Amino acid sequence: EAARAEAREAAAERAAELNRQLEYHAYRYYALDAPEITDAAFDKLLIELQQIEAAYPELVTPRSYTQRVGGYVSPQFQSVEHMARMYSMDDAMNLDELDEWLERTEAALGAGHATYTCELKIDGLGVALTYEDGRFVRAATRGDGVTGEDVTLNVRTIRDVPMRLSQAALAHMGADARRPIEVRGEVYMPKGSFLRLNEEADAQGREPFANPRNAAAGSLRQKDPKVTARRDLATFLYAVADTAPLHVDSQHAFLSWLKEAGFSVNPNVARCTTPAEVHAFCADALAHREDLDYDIDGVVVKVDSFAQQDELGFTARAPRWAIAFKFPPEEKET
Ligand SMILES: NC(=O)c1cc2c(N)ncc(C(N)=O)c2s1
Repeated sequence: EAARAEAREAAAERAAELNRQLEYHAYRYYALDAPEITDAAFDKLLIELQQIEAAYPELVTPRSYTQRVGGYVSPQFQSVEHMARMYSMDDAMNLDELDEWLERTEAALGAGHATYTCELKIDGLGVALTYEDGRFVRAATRGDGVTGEDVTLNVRTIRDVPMRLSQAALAHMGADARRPIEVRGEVYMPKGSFLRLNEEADAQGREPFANPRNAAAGSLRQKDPKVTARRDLATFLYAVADTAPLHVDSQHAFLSWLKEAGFSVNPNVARCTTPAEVHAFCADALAHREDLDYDIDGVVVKVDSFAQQDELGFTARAPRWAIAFKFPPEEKET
């Protein structure tokens, strides 16, 4: 009994230390966009804390880092409630896990009935752009998925973000053209701009950014729009809070609507009807990863039909109709 009490004491101390470290590194990553450790090292700390809490459930308190939804809403910005929650996705770390998801999804939909849309997973900063009467009115970071940071003035300076939706896209919405829509996508910094920015930083004796994702986040999540305007940021849009007003019935048709509306949509998209075609898309994306002028960290595979997406719905954390097939981290950027 004494030995058990001692083990519990040691576990409680280690859990407290892990919480301190996780909070510190999360602040560095989400608030300062300047992490000191790799994502893998961070995940290792989190997994250790999860294991201790599994062994000693009494250690799980509301303040425990394991209870935090990923993402950080900095007090330096106005906070914005998203029109609908911005979910994260479940990850498939290898082809076996991808196949498990494909099999589960085929089974749920009836074998051989699912068409998938494969898209590149852009390694940038998630944003939500809101348009009213076809005009850009607000931009927010993903934040914790429910509440984001208002970065409207900064996003207004990003040259590929349309300030007005095209007449054709509004016509597509018919009577719903007057309803607000909130499209979602990624703000990224092209690799060429990232290298130039770090050369400038070196020349001025400033701290370089670790990678384009942190550079994009650091350029967007700061107060001065003139700084953002100089950072050559760009976007790819790929989702929307509510598909109904757009009168499109699939991800593929939605991507066409985004293009028609004037948004930047990543051209590397394919509709796949078999697991073999999905594998081929993933292999091709990994093979050509270095040729792209932006960082990707995998492939997003979605059930294409919105009706079938509705059939599958969501778990507490993520949609059942999408999976993120992750690539191994690229070698160091700098
Ligand atoms: N968290 C998410 O749901 C997503 C994140 C991303 C991402 N980083 N890049 C591309 C897509 C896409 N094409 O759907 C998605 S979806």
